[in-house]
Amino acid sequence: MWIKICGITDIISALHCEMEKVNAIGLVFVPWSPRFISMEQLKKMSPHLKRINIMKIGVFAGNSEEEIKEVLEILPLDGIQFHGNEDLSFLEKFKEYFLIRALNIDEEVDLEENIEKFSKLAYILLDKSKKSDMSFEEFIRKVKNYVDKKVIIAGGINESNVDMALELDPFGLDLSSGVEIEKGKKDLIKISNFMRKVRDYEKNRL
Ligand SMILES: O=C(O)c1ccccc1N[C@@H]1O[C@H](COP(=O)(O)O)[C@@H](O)[C@H]1O
Repeated sequence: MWIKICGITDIISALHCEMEKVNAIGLVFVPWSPRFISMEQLKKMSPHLKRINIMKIGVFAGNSEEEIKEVLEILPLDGIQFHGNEDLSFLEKFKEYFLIRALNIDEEVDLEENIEKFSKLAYILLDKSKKSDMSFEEFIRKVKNYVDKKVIIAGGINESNVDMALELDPFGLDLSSGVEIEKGKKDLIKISNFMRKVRDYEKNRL
């Protein structure tokens, strides 16, 4: 299972993810996020991040092409995650990257149509809005019929509910707040416990 830990804001957490064989880390370039990385911070982190052997995904929401390219010049990312209303023609501009298009399951009018449209170019991230009062069980019930090997599940995943997401057998899982001590600060013990749970689940399934 492909696992992305999102909202990394420091090098120690990135190194810890590498050690725990997390598949990808997410760096958030959305100004309102408590996990936002400014260009100044990125310039300081970039030489260290370049030496860490893990996929690096930039998370954007409504950022311009120029803003994304500015990030790419400072740090060569492996992938780009679009969390806003970016359309297919915008994604096309970055088609050489590993692309992820987030779909908010609370807002999406036609999930099936959008999954079909965006999965030509990108992996689909089915996400539950941070403001949503939907329970995790409800969320899993809602996404269940859309999960396939092009889908990543996200939205409130943590060590205690991850089994429900694993049972759907998606391409991957993406989580952020479920492995934090506080908003924007990762908890290394929670990352280790989470990864042990996922890898044990995979071993037991064989
Ligand atoms: O993490 C953020 O602050 C963030 C901000 C703007 C867009 C996306 C963001 N993160 C993504 O949100 C989901 C779910 O995170 P959580 O586990 O519920 O905290 C995940 O895809 C992150 O990549």
